Amino acid sequence: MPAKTGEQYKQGLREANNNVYIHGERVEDPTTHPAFKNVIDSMANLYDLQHEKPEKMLYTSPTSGEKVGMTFLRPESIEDLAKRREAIQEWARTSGGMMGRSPDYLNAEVMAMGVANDLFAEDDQMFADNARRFYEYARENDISLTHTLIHPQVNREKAQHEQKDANVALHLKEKREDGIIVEGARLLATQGGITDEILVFPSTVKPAGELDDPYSLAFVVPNNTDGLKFISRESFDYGRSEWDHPLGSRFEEGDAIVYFDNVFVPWDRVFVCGNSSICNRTFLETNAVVHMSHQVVAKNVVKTEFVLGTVLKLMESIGIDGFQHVKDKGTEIMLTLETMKSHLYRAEQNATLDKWGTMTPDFEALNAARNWYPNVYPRLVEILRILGASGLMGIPTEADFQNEELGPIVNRALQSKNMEGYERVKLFRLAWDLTLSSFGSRQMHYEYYFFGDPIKMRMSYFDGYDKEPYKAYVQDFLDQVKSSKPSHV
Ligand SMILES: Cc1cc2nc3c(=O)[nH]c(=O)nc-3n(C[C@H](O)[C@H](O)[C@H](O)COP(=O)(O)OP(=O)(O)OC[C@H]3O[C@@H](n4cnc5c(N)ncnc54)[C@H](O)[C@@H]3O)c2cc1C
Repeated sequence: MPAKTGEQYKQGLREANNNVYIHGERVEDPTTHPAFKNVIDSMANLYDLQHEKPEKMLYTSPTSGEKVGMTFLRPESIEDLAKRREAIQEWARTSGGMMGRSPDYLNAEVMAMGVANDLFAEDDQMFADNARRFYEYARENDISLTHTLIHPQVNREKAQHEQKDANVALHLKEKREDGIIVEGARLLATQGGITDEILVFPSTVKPAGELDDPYSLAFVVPNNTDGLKFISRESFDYGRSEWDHPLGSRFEEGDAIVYFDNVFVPWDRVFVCGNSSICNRTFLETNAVVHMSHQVVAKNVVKTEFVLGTVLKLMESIGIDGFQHVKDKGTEIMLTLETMKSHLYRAEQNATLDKWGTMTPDFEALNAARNWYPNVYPRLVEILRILGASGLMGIPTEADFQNEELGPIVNRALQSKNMEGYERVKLFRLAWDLTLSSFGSRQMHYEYYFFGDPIKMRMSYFDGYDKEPYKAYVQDFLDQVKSSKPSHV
């Protein structure tokens, strides 16, 4: 099946009958379950958009000649990078950038690893071939993916093999003729169970030692594989109207713990088997981190535009946009937006062909943006919260407006400089769902952590940064300062 429609995505989930649990119960059909059906509709909308805007969202597959999703594109030129970015942003605009795991995120990963697969061949050529074939399979069938990178938070002072129960985390249990058996838990699958397949990959930032080889795995299996269980956290889609919860009612992606109960993975789905050294290098040496960062920064430009638009409308509505500190806060968001756009522009304009012939964005620009945004996004949310003040709590529901006795009262009492109460509260409910609701809080937590622990990311950024030219520059400056060192020092 080339590029999917929304209905094909939903039908795939119904047929797959993945083992998804929520609130202690197995989900019979996620497409009708209140915790999942709305975000599934939003995902379906993304797939439909591919067919509504084929010139932007599709391209011709180099192998089958079919129309496939643009977000699977292997860029070969700067124009290709721009095309892929436009498709990413088209999808992001449907949710104000609130769907971190729209399929483009992992499509970029699968593309990069599928093409730059030499690393996997260090153990066996079969693993590299598997990565290439899986990219083609995912692209030609428009497979939606979830992924898990981290081991459960038991005791972070210790490596996995040193844990008091060393079998908690996902590990290799048996190697067989036809594949491997894996067992244990992995975190944290956003959109776990409402996608077609799960990628298990190593952490992007936590290196493992050789003794953790049994935990050092990379593979992909369908989500309905025997023994696979998705244990979802409670849903932040409370089944309220879009008016009441404009974001949570549509874009609550869900996060799940994944348990592998003696899961069989056939060899043709394995990319790394018990090799910490390969795992530690996977994201960098395949350039997956670069292409994923391109998706993230493109998406977060849209997200920042969405926050800015909300803040500007909120300021205007209650007449605070003329105050000095309010303008200053608006400017802070504008500067963030323009800086993100500049990072993206530089990344694309300075892109170069890698050794596999893939046009690869300038990672220095993307790496700066991805290390900066986790600290910035909470500040954007804080600005919205500060400027919204009591308005973020004075938010009657749609039902209050529909009530014949209360409706006229709240419509009048909550009017603003330029809006009736009904329109004003609609806007403020959006601001609340971006900031203080469970959906909004999770967004902040997501932006901070989804790429890995930002503290560790920044430590490795510091260690990897080319510091010498700057030290040499200052040393040179100091050397030119006219001075004569006293003989006694
Ligand atoms: C909303 C959300 C969605 C997510 N979605 C996904 C997903 O789809 N797929 C996926 O694989 N992952 C996902 N993640 C998980 C994400 O990858 C992790 O949160 C991230 O890698 C950090 O790991 P951790 O949560 O285990 O934190 P930990 O490593 O346990 O860190 C906890 C705290 O301890 C500190 N700490 C831990 N170890 C050290 C150390 N050695 N030195 C100094 N400080 C230390 C950290 O700085 C941090 O403050 C998601 C996370 C969130 C919050």
